[in-house]
Amino acid sequence: MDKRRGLPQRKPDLEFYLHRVFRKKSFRPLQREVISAVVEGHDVFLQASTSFGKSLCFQLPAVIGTGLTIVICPLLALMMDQVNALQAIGVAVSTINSNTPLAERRLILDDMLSGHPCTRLLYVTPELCQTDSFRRNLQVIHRQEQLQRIAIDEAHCISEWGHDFRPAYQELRWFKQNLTNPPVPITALTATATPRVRSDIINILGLDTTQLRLFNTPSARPNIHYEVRYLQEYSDDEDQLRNLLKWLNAIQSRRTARIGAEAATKLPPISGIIYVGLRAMSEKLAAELSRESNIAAVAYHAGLAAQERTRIQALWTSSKPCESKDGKPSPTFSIIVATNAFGMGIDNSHVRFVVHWTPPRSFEGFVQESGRAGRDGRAAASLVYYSPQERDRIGDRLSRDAENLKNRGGPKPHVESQLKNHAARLESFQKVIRYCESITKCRHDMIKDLFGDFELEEMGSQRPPSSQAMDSRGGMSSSPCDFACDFCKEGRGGLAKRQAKMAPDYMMQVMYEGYD
Ligand SMILES: Nc1ncnc2c1ncn2[C@@H]1O[C@H](COP(=O)(O)OP(=O)(O)OP(=O)(O)O)[C@@H](O)[C@H]1O
Repeated sequence: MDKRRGLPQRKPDLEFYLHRVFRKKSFRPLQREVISAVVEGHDVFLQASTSFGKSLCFQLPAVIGTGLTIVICPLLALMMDQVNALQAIGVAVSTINSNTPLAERRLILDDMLSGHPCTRLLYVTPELCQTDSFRRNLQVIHRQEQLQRIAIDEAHCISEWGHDFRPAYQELRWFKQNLTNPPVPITALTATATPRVRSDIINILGLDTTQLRLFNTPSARPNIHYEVRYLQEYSDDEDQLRNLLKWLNAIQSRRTARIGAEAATKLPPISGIIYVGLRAMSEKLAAELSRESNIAAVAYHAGLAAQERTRIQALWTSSKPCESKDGKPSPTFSIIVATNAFGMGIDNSHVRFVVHWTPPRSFEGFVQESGRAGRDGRAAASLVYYSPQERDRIGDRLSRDAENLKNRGGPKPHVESQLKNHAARLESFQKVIRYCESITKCRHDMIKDLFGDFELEEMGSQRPPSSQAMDSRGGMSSSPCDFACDFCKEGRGGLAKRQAKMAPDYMMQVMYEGYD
């Protein structure tokens, strides 16, 4: 073990820190292995499904021994959630971001440069890591042997082939190039990376492949029931709304049948998210749903004031019974109707369903958003409403975006980078189409295929033992679907029947691509 970074000589008792500092009973499968590799000083790449508990994999090592862990985070909200949660359990954590007052910034930097920082974790933006002054400070801390490691959250943002490309992430290559002798270990974490994005993460960050430890969990979540609802030809918003209400009412009836009407009224509401493409749609749909006595729905989008968004999120996360309407029993459902402004970092464990009102624009976005459901490990559902008309509308818009990019001009490398990222977005949307239009494969398996889980296994990635089983190709696959998708439940015939009711003049694209 590396004495220079102040890591303890004896193997640390990870359980002790888990119980005493983080107040958790036990590690989730694979967490201990990842944390051990981080503590041993390896470069680590972790691709784990939404809600796995990736943050603990760098937070727990950070509180062992001395020294500072720098955490790079792309979103202020995500950063603040983690910082607040760590402060609440007494961990010495700070953040420097655009909202940090100058005086506080000075105090943090004084501590960092003191030679024996009290701060264990410092959350920063990738943009801050590009500045000369911050880089100089990091070099000083490194020379003082107090820079324990660097954790890069949402590491897929580094790749132009990723759905959330952020140019400042590419400059994080500076760490391995400049913080040498000894190199500072890096932990890169993501929930959504395709093979191309993974290879960018490893190459751009310059992770040491001779000692890099790879870990992954299956990209599809076993507790989520995945389903695609095919909209019939000429159906309109009202038909779709009726379809959704029928589904919700069936859920309510099953609940009442199981526990009785009286007991059901005392339970917290069933939480769900409906993702829509436009702000106006989120307002309209929330208003329509709220007309139902058993639903409390609220719109959430970037057009609302920040305070209002925080208030809505807090109310929706609280899981308190909703206010009753006109003296009637309190609503059974608490639904947030959101644009994709509501996404990363939403850690509400009791979301039971995520509905995509229109096809998601990117496959990675779909997996992130549907992954907001069932974070408590209990059964949850992902529903996507799909029609070829909507498919073509989104496809056309993406093509127009490409034209606009070409016409806009600008410095060549910049335009090239944007076009590459745009090509990646088109590719990602093609995956959404394959996912929605395929009627010959389990949706869990499709998600794993489209994320290249199999390739990760071939690269020697370690996975939770419980997720390993033989798949139809004779290789290792994650746990079986167990009827938790529409294909496994209804079979090819059932899906074909539903799909045939869509507009007949639109051919399904996957047939041309030979995916099936
Ligand atoms: N061992 C554990 N036992 C119980 N709860 C845990 C454990 N590890 C993490 N958690 C909890 O799981 C939740 C999800 O953790 P975290 O936010 O790190 O997930 P994530 O993998 O980053 O997911 P996402 O990519 O969706 O943001 C948090 O509330 C966290 O406190």
